[in-house]
Amino acid sequence: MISLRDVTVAYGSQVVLDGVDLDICDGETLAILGASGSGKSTILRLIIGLQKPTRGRIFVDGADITPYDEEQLNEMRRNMGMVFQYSALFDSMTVGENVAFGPRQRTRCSEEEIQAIVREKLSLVGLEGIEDMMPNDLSGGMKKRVSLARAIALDPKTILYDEPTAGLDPLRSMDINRLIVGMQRHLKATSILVTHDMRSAFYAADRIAFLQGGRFRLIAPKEEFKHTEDREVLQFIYGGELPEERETML
Ligand SMILES: Nc1ncnc2c1ncn2[C@@H]1O[C@H](COP(=O)(O)OP(=O)(O)OP(=O)(O)O)[C@@H](O)[C@H]1O
Repeated sequence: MISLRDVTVAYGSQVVLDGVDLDICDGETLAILGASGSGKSTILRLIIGLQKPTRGRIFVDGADITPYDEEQLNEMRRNMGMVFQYSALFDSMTVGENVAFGPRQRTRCSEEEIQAIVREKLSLVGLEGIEDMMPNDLSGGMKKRVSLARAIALDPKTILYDEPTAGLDPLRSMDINRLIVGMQRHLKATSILVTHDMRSAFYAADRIAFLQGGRFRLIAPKEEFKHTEDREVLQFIYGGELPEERETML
């Protein structure tokens, strides 16, 4: 279980998160929605320890990670995989080296074992046999999948996705959505999905949280979220139009 308790993040006078509480249960997929700049990526950075809150506490499996030093955070991160916005692959390394990066840094696996991990993870994301390719030779969708293979190289308990479908066409986005669901089933991982992509959130998530004005305006199972009567949330879901306006526009 991952919990945020009364978490505030401020940059000078700009308060991005304002006393946020959140619980993410083991094995669930939670999607975090919100306007640009509402603090979604900040929440991921707090959970993976790339950033400390201005106030409040973050708990991972019961441990308060807020005071952790870099060594303790590195140990904790062994159980977390992050798919960064825009893939963030190492361009000077082959695909295989990218996927092998975590196992090489964090385990004492033999080269043979590492190569087996690389093959297995690439196969899981549907990209067998591309170990020797360079990231720049891949399409955007393939890069995202390699990024996912890298994130799951150490079988993490938690996978954090920052806009995993950004910049992809609807078909490639759907491939990624299926993979997110597949990873949750295969690894029984807890997944936190930050996205602007409603289709992605409604397809992949168990629960959806809507961030606005530094707080969660609504956190609900996706069916309940879909049927909310909160007009601000509805406007966000329907891209500015309310459902009744949508009907008349068609
Ligand atoms: N290091 C920083 N210094 C100052 N302001 C920052 C810093 N990092 C983030 N911010 C600000 O904090 C706010 C929240 O940023 P964050 O990246 O969490 O938003 P987001 O909801 O993920 O946005 P997007 O959907 O555009 O990626 C933004 O207004 C951003 O400009």
